[in-house]
Amino acid sequence: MTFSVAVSGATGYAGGEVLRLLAHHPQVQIGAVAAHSNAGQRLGDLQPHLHAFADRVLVDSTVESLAGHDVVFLALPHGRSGEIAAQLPEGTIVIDAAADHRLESAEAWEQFYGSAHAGTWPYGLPEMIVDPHGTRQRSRLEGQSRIAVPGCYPTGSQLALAPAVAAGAVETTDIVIVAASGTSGAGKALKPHLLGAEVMGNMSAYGVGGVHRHTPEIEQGLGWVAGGREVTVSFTPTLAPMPRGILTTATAKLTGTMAATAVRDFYVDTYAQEPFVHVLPEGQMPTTQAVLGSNHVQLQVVADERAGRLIVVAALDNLTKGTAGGAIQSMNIALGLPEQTGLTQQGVAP
Ligand SMILES: NC(=O)C1=CN([C@@H]2O[C@H](COP(=O)(O)OP(=O)(O)OC[C@H]3O[C@@H](n4cnc5c(N)ncnc54)[C@H](OP(=O)(O)O)[C@@H]3O)[C@@H](O)[C@H]2O)C=CC1
Ligand SMILES: CC(=O)N[C@@H](CCC(=O)OP(=O)(O)O)C(=O)O
Repeated sequence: MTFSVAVSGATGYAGGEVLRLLAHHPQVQIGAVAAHSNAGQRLGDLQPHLHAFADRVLVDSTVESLAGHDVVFLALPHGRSGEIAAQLPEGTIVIDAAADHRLESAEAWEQFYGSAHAGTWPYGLPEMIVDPHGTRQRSRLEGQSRIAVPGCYPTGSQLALAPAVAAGAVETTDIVIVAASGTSGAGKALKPHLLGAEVMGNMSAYGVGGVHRHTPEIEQGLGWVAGGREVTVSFTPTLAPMPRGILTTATAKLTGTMAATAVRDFYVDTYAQEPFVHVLPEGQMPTTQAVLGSNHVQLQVVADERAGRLIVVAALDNLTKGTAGGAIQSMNIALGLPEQTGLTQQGVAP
């Protein structure tokens, strides 16, 4: 069976990555390829790497151009995504890469995004443990027609910490996350701090002081696992001079209820059957290069017994597992297809 798919935001980084991956999906046929200011242009002029769709002419992202497909991917700015999604038919599977439908708390949404909350959809992170009993999120995505793709930082952060929180191995009010992202995480829109001269040979922190909008998203997900315990996360993003990739270093105070080796073993068991999440052999560290262009997440789990902290390092590609790959994985689950369909590629190195 073949499903018709529309991609809205096709000229952007996230939408372009959705198209790159879907070109290899055996059960998908690409229908509308939609954008906004570039409507009427040839896709190949804006996304020269997408040879399979080079001669497609971009249409505007409207309800009319997107409705009528089995699946619609929205890779649009926050807000616009929610507006369009609200008008799409209920029977259409809508996979939203923007943040509009990720948060359950309207108050947190308004505080961090400064607009009205569009609502909450099932959260598209299939491998994540989502309660203290070890339930995975994938069971909540089957048959769904609306899915909110996680933010790129929350993907790595939650996969890095949910097992430790579920196991009661760490203090949930003493969690510190520092993550370095490639610049594509910020999208294509022109921003002065992303000019070549500002980015090349430079690293900088931003969103410092608990103000980055991914903080409530990470706290929400870890809250599901914490079973009523309060969760507080200090999250600091940094910008790295590379186009893609996120390296997350998450640390939390060990409760001491589990031996350090048992915590690591718990991670190995948790992700043993997961095709896209890999706890590396001891001593091997995740790198962004190893996951470039793939849907994989690499993890390493180490206890710093001197400082009494668990350290989990995670590497992923922000555009693949951090957005488009995760989105397609969720679509596969929603459609009842094998989860890895179209996503089996290896990373690109060097
Ligand atoms: N980049 C990343 O790593 C990640 C991105 N996301 C989310 O995915 C979404 C897209 O991000 P990204 O691809 O980086 O952004 P880009 O700026 O690269 O692309 C934005 C896309 O949205 C279209 N667009 C802009 N304004 C409108 C509008 N008013 N109506 C309809 N379409 C519009 C643009 O079309 P045109 O070119 O024609 O103007 C373009 O196709 C965002 O919500 C982002 O937060 C989520 C996780 C990670
Ligand atoms: C490097 C960079 O700027 N990254 C983006 C996060 C990208 C992402 O995950 O997007 P959402 O907005 O969909 O959550 C940022 O920090 O704003």
